Amino acid sequence: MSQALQIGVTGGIGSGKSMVCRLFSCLDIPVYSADSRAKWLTNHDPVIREKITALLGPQAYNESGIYNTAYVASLVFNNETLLKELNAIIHPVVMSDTESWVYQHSDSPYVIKEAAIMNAAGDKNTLDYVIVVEAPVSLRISRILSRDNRSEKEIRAIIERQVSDEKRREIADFTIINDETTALIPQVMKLHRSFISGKNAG
Ligand SMILES: CC(C)(COP(=O)(O)OP(=O)(O)OC[C@H]1O[C@@H](n2cnc3c(N)ncnc32)[C@H](O)[C@@H]1O)[C@@H](O)C(=O)NCCC(=O)NCCS
Ligand SMILES: Nc1ncnc2c1ncn2[C@@H]1O[C@H](COP(=O)(O)OP(=O)(O)OP(=O)(O)O)[C@@H](O)[C@H]1O
Repeated sequence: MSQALQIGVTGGIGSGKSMVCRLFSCLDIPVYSADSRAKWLTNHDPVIREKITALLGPQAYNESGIYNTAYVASLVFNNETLLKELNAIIHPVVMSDTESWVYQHSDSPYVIKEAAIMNAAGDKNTLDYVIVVEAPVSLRISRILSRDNRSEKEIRAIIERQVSDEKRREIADFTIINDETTALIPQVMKLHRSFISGKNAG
């Protein structure tokens, strides 16, 4: 069976990647969330657990053995080197996990992979197109202040560790504007129709 078209969805913290992915999901399109899958793997893959403990110390997992995201975030979102080392532990495992997931969804017209970190389509990955979700930084910060238990300082530290909007635009085949002024659903529907029909959505 041939593989489904693979579409990446990326964007900075609070841009609305997950919101956009929920809309694709409502259209019956399978969605793989690399961020949440990475968290699941950090809790269930013994090799990842061992390497993270060696890198960040035993506090990386709490007394019940659960991945201590608040502790890890406080370290890696303030330290570029540690973040790269954490990525190097988790990403290869997520990549091979994604491959088997894609294979399981070969009968879908296309699949969506959501991730905070992404290469351009075709650039050392299997994506056919990349969608970048964008929103003004001030709106992203206010969304995360309402959604998460994080201070504005912590949110800004995450934004600084993430790639810039300019860099993200370089890898975008398509852009979705999620600024709460531009209607979101028609943008998703336009892309959905073109992915289904196999035509270029541009
Ligand atoms: C650092 C961790 C513990 C923070 O967990 P926490 O629940 O506090 O935050 P959350 O996961 O919601 O992330 C906050 C924001 O940072 C983004 N983010 C997560 N990991 C990364 C990363 N490696 N680089 C850049 N941005 C990232 C998320 O997309 C989100 O926008 C966690 O995100 C993690 O383990 N990240 C490494 C795994 C990873 O690289 N995931 C990305 C896709 S594979
Ligand atoms: N168009 C919108 N209208 C109203 N609220 C929105 C909209 N888009 C996103 N939000 C809200 O903003 C918050 C951030 O959105 P979402 O979780 O989709 O972003 P994200 O890019 O996936 O963030 P992260 O990178 O942190 O995972 C959520 O609480 C979401 O419900």
